[in-house]
Amino acid sequence: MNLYYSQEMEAKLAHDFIHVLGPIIVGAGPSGLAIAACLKSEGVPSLVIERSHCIASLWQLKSYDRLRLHLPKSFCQLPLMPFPTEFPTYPTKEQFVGYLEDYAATFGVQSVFGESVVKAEFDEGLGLWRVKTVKEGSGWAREYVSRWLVVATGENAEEVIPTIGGLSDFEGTVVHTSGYRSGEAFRGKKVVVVGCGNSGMEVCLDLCNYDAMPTIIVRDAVHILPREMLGRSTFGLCMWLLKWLPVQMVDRLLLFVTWLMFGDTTRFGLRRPKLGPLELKAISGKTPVLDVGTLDKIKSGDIKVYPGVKRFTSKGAEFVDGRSEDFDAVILATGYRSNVPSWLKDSEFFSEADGLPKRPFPNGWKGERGLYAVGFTKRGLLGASIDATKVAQDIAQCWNSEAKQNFCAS
Ligand SMILES: Cc1cc2nc3c(=O)[nH]c(=O)nc-3n(C[C@H](O)[C@H](O)[C@H](O)COP(=O)(O)OP(=O)(O)OC[C@H]3O[C@@H](n4cnc5c(N)ncnc54)[C@H](O)[C@@H]3O)c2cc1C
Ligand SMILES: NC(=O)C1=CN([C@@H]2O[C@H](COP(=O)(O)OP(=O)(O)OC[C@H]3O[C@@H](n4cnc5c(N)ncnc54)[C@H](OP(=O)(O)O)[C@@H]3O)[C@@H](O)[C@H]2O)C=CC1
Ligand SMILES: O=C(O)C(=O)Cc1c[nH]c2ccccc12
Repeated sequence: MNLYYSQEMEAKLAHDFIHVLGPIIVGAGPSGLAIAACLKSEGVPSLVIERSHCIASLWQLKSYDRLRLHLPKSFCQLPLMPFPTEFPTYPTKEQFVGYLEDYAATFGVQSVFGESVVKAEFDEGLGLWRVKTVKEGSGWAREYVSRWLVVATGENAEEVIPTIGGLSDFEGTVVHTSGYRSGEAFRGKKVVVVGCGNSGMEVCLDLCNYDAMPTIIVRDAVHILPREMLGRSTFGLCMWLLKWLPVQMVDRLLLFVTWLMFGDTTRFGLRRPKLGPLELKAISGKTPVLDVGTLDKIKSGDIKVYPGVKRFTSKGAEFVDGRSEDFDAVILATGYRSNVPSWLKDSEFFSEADGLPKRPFPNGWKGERGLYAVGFTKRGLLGASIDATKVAQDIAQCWNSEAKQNFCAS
């Protein structure tokens, strides 16, 4: 029996509830693993619930073969366990997944796999979170209860599939980047890649490496930066400069060095936003593209740049500038969104519109009544680590205080 529930409460809970000692964590990605590990180090047990059958499903099941971390490893490691020293500056996805597996094993992270959380709500009567899961395709359901609920389902839980007219009439292959593995399947093919974030840009480079003929759709302004400048990682340099200089000044320096290296990218169809890359990232969360070779292929004409798609046809696409062209395949590099509003019955903490905490970083980690979020900062793995440390300390304080007999008031 769980020591932290009174007998009266025990009686109220039906047999089919599973009482979780410590927090329920939804999602076994880097954020879920980080919070479970931080809790463990504070002596707090937890249970991770994951819809897929493995940890880090975004990395293992939904990413292309050539993927590497695009920030240096020192900015991507999870709390309490550094990357192995022999890892390169930009670890491959296999290395990153290997690290996460070691991480989960080191901290004895307890997970249930193959269960999707479909509903989570606070039961005022019980004073507990009720978390309902289903096993995909089985009609089989379970309910877990706990005093604490940590949302770690990520900013990239569901693919964004745009509603561009005619897409269903297109007779060739249509695939989202989450389903793209390599250019092998597209050798000699004309491929239109919709979207110019980090995924779209890198997939175009990969297509070139497999002798496909990619066209990238750039409908809006975009910041493309070199991954390294002045002999250092651009990201590391920015973090260092931000210690002394305001963000606008760092942006100006960054864009000046980028201009020296790339020239004016407008002539290649890549207009820059009015705001600088770091200011834009901070305000809107839009990540600048860190170039790993795509720009050279755009300059050489191996990758064509077109403006927005007006509509798709059975054989290709018509563009907003009046041109039209035939294609063999469409790759949607249109990004991802959070799925929290579809299952969390709490409109106070998370926004219904974008599925992210309403309060921006660094204040988006704590909600009411034992509800927490890890990994919704728009700051990648570094943001997830910062959240996990704070959330674990907050819960551990409660767990370890004498008040735990009566539950902590939040
Ligand atoms: C291609 C790509 C490359 C990236 N590279 C970097 C990088 O180099 N550096 C960096 O800092 N960031 C990077 N990011 C950002 C990325 O968000 C993080 O790397 C990281 O994966 C976020 O971890 P997370 O645990 O918050 O989310 P995720 O990794 O998405 O994990 C969330 C988990 O929750 C599960 N889940 C979702 N909904 C439910 C549900 N209802 N019930 C149960 N389980 C559920 C999912 O299956 C998933 O396993 C990259 C993102 C992408 C898409
Ligand atoms: N190596 C690495 O570490 C990598 C990291 N990542 C990270 O993963 C996350 C997701 O990246 P990504 O998958 O690129 O998604 P993003 O959300 O970053 O980019 C989506 C792109 O699709 C465009 N888009 C959306 N809808 C349409 C439409 N209807 N027509 C035309 N264009 C459209 C967007 O344009 P607009 O801006 O105009 O809305 C944007 O350019 C990011 O955080 C990224 O940094 C991704 C790949 C590699
Ligand atoms: O890969 C991502 O999407 C990230 O969020 C990592 C990241 C956080 N801050 C940035 C600033 C510039 C480039 C990447 C990132």
